[in-house]
Amino acid sequence: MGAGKTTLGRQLAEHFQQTFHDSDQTICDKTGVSIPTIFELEGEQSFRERESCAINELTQLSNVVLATGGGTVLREQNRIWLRERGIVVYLHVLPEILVERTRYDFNRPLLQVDNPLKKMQQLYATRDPIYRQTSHIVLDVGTENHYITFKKLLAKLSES
Ligand SMILES: Nc1ncnc2c1ncn2[C@@H]1O[C@H](COP(=O)(O)OP(=O)(O)OP(=O)(O)O)[C@@H](O)[C@H]1O
Ligand SMILES: O=C(O)C1=C[C@@H](O)[C@@H](O)[C@H](O)C1
Ligand SMILES: [Mg+2]
Repeated sequence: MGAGKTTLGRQLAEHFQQTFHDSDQTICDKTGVSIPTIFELEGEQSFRERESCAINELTQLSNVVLATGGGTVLREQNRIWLRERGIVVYLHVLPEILVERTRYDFNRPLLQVDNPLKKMQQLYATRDPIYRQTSHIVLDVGTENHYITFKKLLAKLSES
């Protein structure tokens, strides 16, 4: 959450003249409600079902850059679809940086807790190995601005 998927995904799509999709946005468009509302009314498992449907559809499109939700890789089937149908980039950002970036955004139900840094560190510990296992490219992102990160991403993609 807050790693830069939307910012860099949009830039990448523009650069390669492709279409940008965001699976969280697709779910909101289809349901007509926000992600916190889906979590509140239906619970996380139901959100994960909707997310898998969106990932299955979106990974079958051609010429797209797709930003996934932060928890998309938790399901094995999603990981398979992503890896087999596309080039997967893991934007690796430390939890201390992520929590600063997401501090004033209330659109993430999992971070609405007393200690968001602790929660982010727990998510990072669980998910970092899964992101690495799912991705073809790992991009280490620090506190540099997104133009620098984008250049690093293009370089990594051209090597692959
Ligand atoms: N190097 C960087 N690369 C990308 N984004 C950056 C960078 N540095 C700072 N940011 C900022 O981080 C914030 C989060 O970026 P963004 O919304 O693209 O993340 P995201 O992964 O799409 O988050 P979400 O979990 O909401 O989908 C933005 O305000 C963006 O400008
Ligand atoms: O990290 C997560 O599990 C999530 C990240 C967001 O992109 C949303 O998909 C949702 O808030 C859950
Ligand atoms: Mg985003």
